[in-house]
Amino acid sequence: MIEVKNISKSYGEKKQKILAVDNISFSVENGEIFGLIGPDGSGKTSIFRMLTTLLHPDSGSAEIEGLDVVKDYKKIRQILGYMPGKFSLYQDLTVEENLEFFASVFNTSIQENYDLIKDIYQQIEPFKDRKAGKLSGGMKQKLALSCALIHKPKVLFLDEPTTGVDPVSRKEFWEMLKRLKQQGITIVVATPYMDEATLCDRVALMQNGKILKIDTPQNICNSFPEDLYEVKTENIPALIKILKEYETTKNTYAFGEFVHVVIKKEKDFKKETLEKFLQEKRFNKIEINKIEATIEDSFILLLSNNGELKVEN
Ligand SMILES: Nc1ncnc2c1ncn2[C@@H]1O[C@H](COP(=O)(O)OP(=O)(O)OP(=O)(O)O)[C@@H](O)[C@H]1O
Repeated sequence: MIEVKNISKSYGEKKQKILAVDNISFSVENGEIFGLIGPDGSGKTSIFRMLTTLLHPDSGSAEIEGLDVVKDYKKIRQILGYMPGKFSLYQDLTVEENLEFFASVFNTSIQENYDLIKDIYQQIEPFKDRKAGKLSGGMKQKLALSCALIHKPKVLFLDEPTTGVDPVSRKEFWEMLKRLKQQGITIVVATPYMDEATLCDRVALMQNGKILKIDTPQNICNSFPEDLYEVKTENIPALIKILKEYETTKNTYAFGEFVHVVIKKEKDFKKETLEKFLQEKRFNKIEINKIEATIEDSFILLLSNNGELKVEN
């Protein structure tokens, strides 16, 4: 179990001070996949650094399995695995040498813990004599995960593990995480990808060092407070422009081949009226459907409600 209470962290002095983590609290249950979701600079990495004992909080406290991240840092390092955002392996060592190195740091060996990494490591074992710097993005990621797991951690911290990785490897990666969860490992993962949020048991949405919401992806979608429509016509950029000015619109943004329009619930909105309006403005092939919010829609709304991030298209 992870228990974070009112932690804050800022960088720099006085006028140039940046409050990276602003009085954040949350907890993660054992065996949970917990996601920190947020745009670049929202404070995810700073939280990871504090929880992995690499950075001291300015205030507040955090415990992992009852151990304090400041006082008990040595014990904590034995029970956690950390895959930092940037590629953290030794580029000039081979795949096998990297893994041996990380095993030796924890006084263990590849053989001793092979069972835990077998699924993942087997996929890169054919390349075990290749230098890590010469691996593809997906293979580097598998090696980094194997290294983070080699000492059988109870808790695994993964900072943007799929950034720069192809879609097939991303999918495989999440399947691996599910298997690790089944083995009882608690996983905290930071990602800027909204689609990955739905794969977590619970997520915390972050912005500017604060948590805007914590819940299961399903609850977050279900609690979407407004009405949502998808609209399609021939000229999408012109459609977005005109929908922004439409009376009942709260927010509108491109979403795949459609434009999503958030309509204030209390407003008297009729699909037919919008259709007629768009026809008058000479839009062709108009399609309008009422839809359920995805997690991405929920996050966009939360972020725009917070006033600091506007979704522009
Ligand atoms: N060592 C540092 N010195 C000064 N400012 C920092 C430092 N590390 C982070 N920051 C700033 O703190 C804020 C939060 O950064 P952090 O890296 O924690 O966010 P993030 O959500 O992980 O984003 P990213 O994905 O860009 O790393 C940002 O404004 C960042 O510029």
